[in-house]
Amino acid sequence: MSHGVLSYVAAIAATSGLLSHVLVFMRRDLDSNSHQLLIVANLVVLLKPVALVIRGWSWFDAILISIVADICYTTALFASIALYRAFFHPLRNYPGPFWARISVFWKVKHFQQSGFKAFRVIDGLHKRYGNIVRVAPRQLSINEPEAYQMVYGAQSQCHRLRWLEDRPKNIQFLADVEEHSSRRKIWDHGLSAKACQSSHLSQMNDISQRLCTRLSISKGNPTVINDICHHFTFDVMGQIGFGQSYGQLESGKSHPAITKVERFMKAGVIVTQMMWVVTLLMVIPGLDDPMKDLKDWAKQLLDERANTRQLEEKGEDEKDLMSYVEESKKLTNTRHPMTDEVFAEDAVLLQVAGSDTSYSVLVNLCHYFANYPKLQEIIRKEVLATFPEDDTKGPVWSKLSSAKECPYLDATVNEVLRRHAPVPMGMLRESPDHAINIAGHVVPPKTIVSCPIWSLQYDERCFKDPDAFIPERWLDKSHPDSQAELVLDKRGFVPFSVGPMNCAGKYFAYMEIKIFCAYVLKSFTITFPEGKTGKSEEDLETKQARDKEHASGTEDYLTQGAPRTEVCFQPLAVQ
Ligand code: HEM
Repeated sequence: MSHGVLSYVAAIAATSGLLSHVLVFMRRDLDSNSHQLLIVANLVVLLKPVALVIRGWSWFDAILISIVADICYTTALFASIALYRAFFHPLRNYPGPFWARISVFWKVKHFQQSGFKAFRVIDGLHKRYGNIVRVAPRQLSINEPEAYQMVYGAQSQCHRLRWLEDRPKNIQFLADVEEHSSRRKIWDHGLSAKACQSSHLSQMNDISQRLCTRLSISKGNPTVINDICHHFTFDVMGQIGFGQSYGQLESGKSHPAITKVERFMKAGVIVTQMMWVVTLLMVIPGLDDPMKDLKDWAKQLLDERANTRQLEEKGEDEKDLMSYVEESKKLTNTRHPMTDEVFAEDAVLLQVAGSDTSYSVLVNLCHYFANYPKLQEIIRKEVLATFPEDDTKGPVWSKLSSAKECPYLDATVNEVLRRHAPVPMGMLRESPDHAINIAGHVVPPKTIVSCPIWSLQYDERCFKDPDAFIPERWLDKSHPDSQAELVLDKRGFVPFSVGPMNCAGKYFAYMEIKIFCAYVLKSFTITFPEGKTGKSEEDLETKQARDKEHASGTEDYLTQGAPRTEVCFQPLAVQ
C-alpha cells in the first residue's frame, strides 16, 4: 500500500473529525446520548476494517488504514473541541482556570484532590477570579446575591438539566416543570405544617426521648456526636417516612443503609459533574446503575412496610410520608407513570434528603452549644418554658417554633444554617435556548449555571463579619440584643434554596432540629471534653478560632459531611 493512500485516509479522517465536531458534537446533548455515541463509535471502529476487507483489501492493510483513520479522526476531533472551547466558545471571555475551559476533568480532578471539599474549590475560584467564573467548558458559577432568585426562583428562565427525559425518575431529577409540579403538590401535602403538627410531631417526640436515653448512657463522658445525630435523623425518617423502626438509637449500631448512602453520595459528587457517565452506567446492560444498591434496599424496605401495613389499620394521623408519596401513583396527567421503580427512587430520596441534611445541622449545633455556654443557657431557659407541667407529650410546638417565644433558638439555628450550609454547593441549572441576563452578566444559550450556597452565605455583601458566629444577627429588630444590621442582604441566606423546586422538607427540618434542641438541652449540659474548654470566661478570639477550626473539617458529599465533633452530655438535675 502506498504512502499516498495513507495520507489520503489521514486527510479524510481529520476532516471528518472536524466536521463531526461542528455538525454533531456542538449541537447534540451528549449527556443523555452518550450510550448511543459509544455504540456508534465502537461499531465504526470494529466494522471499518471488515468493510475494507470485503472491498478487497488485505487484513493487514485494512487494519493499518483503520488505525491511521481512528488516530487522525480522534486527534482532529479533540483538537477542534479544545481550540473551540478555549478561544471560540461563547463563554470564552469569562474568567476561570485555563484547563477548566477545555474539559470538565479539571473540576473533577480538583474536587477529588480537595478531599471531598468541592465547595471550597468553587469558593477558592470565586476569591481568585471574581463573582462569575467559568468552572467547566459550558458551566458558570455565579456568586451574586441577586442571581440566586434569577436562577432558581419562580420567575427563572433556567431549568433543571434535561437529562434522560424519557426515563421516569425521582422528583429531584425532574426537569419538566408541569410533571414536577403535580408530583411536588403531593410531597408538599405530606410535609405541610398541618401534617407535621398533627402526625409527625408526636413521633418526633418519642424518638427524641429515645435519643436522651442514648445520651444518658454516655454518663457525661466524651462522645463523638456524629454517629448519634446520624442515628437520630435516620431513625426519624425510618419511623415517620416509612413507619419502620431501625432501632439505631437503642442498639448504637449503624443501619447498613447508612454506609450505602455514604458510598453513593461520595461517588455522586464526582459523577454528577459528568452526567454522560451516569447515562452510560444506567443504560448499558451489565454496568451498574449507581443507585442500584440503594434502590434494592428501598424496595426491601417498601415490601416490609407493605406487609406491616396490611397487619395494622393506620388512621389518618398515623400516615407515614410514603403513604403521601404513594398518591403519585394515581396521577394521570404526568408524562411518566409512577412505577414501583420510581417509587423506590423517591423512597431513597426521602430517606437521604430527610436525614443527611438535618444531621449536619445537629452536629454543628452541638459544637456551638459547647463553645458558647452562655448562649446554651439562654436557649435552655427558652426551651424549658415550652414544656408544660405534664411534659410527657413534649414541648408545645406553637411556642418552640415561635421566634417571639424562643428568639435565641430560632436565631442560633439560622446562624448555623448560614455558616454550615447542609447543601454547600449550588444545584445545576441550564439557561434557555436564547441568551439571558443574570445579575448583569450575559449568559449564552444552554449554559449550565449554578450559584454556590456556601460562598453566598459567607459573602460580605450579604453579611457583615461573615466569618463570625453571631446568632444575634437573626434576632428581630425589636429584641434588645438584636444585631439585625449585620444582615445586609437577606437574599444571601438560601440553605433550603428557593423557587418551586426548593426543599420540600423545610418545615419538617426546622421542627426536627428544634425538637432535638429542646430535648437535649432540657436534659443535658453540653461541654467540650477536658482540655478543650469552651468556658464562658474564655475570650472571644479563642472561641472564634475554635469555630474556624471546626468549620475547616466540613466535607461535601452533595450534602454536608459534618466535622467530627466530640462533646460531653452532662446530665442535668430533673427539672
Ligand atoms: C436542614 C435541613 C435541610 C436542608 C438545608 C435542605 C436543603 C435542600 C436543598 C438545597 C434542596 C435542593 C433544592 C433544589 O434542587 O433547588 C432540597 C431538596 C429537597 N429536600 Fe431538603 N433540605 C433539608 C431537609 C429536608 C428534609 C427533612 C426533607 C424531608 C423530610 C427534605 C426533602 C427534600 C426533597 C423531597 C427535595 C427535592 C425537592 C424537589 O425536587 O422538588 N429536605 N433540600
